[in-house]
Amino acid sequence: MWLHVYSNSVDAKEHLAIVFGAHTRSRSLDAERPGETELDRMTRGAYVGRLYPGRTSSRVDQLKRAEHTEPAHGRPEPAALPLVRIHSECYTGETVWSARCDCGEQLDEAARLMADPTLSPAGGAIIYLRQEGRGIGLGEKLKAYNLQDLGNDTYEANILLRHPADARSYGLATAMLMDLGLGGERGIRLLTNNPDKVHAVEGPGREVVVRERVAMVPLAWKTGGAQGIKSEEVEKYLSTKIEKFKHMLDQKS
Ligand SMILES: Nc1nc2c(ncn2[C@@H]2O[C@H](COP(=O)(O)OP(=O)(O)OP(=O)(O)O)[C@@H](O)[C@H]2O)c(=O)[nH]1
Repeated sequence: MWLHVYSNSVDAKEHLAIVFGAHTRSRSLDAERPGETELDRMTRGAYVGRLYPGRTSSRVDQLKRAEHTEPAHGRPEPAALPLVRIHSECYTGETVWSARCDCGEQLDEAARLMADPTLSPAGGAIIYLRQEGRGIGLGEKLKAYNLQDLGNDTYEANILLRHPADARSYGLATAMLMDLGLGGERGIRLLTNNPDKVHAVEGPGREVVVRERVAMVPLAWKTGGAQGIKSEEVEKYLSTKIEKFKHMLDQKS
């Protein structure tokens, strides 16, 4: 598993690509940068294989000679398509165990699927975008939670705060997928229930092609309540996603 950090010219945030499997590499990371030394390359993560005390080169050829191994990106690509999840930051659900949403469960489940070579032979990538609270930020999201406690749903609460119901965009995700070599005609499988994501991530010129949409069914629904997040709030949240955000999720699944 590799973690790539992307800076960008749209916002001041560091967005992440969490990459599973040896077939996916970042073009911008591997590219030569003027004036850099081999130590610079290894320090910023532009190397192949593993680091070890005394290693002096980031290069594939030297590694091949030294270790008699095939470089990761010299292997043939598997026939299956890589699995991708575009995930938006949720501090409350992922870090402080809020029972109001299924975000933490979705992040864990995406990683589990991508890390299992029988379920995802071509590996995959989680594009982790720093769009907390559907893009309104953590402070505003906490206000939205208070409005939800006063009887509004997650959609209405954003509107009452004079925010769009969903203020996110996915241009950075498209650019990151292209940098990871996941753009183009071959296509990806996208793990989501959100119809806006499927359309938006493909980009204006269909730079990324979604060949298959893979549903994210809540674990509690799949297991009759034996696993996954269970609460009155999360059920209400999921119903609102289906009714108002038109999420492609069958309540009976
Ligand atoms: N404003 C607001 N944001 C929320 C609330 N609950 C969760 N979120 C945010 O909603 C976003 C959830 O995003 P994703 O997990 O990418 O998914 P999604 O749009 O629901 O679609 P899927 O791909 O089907 O999961 C995150 O940014 C969360 O922080 C809420 O009640 N109010």
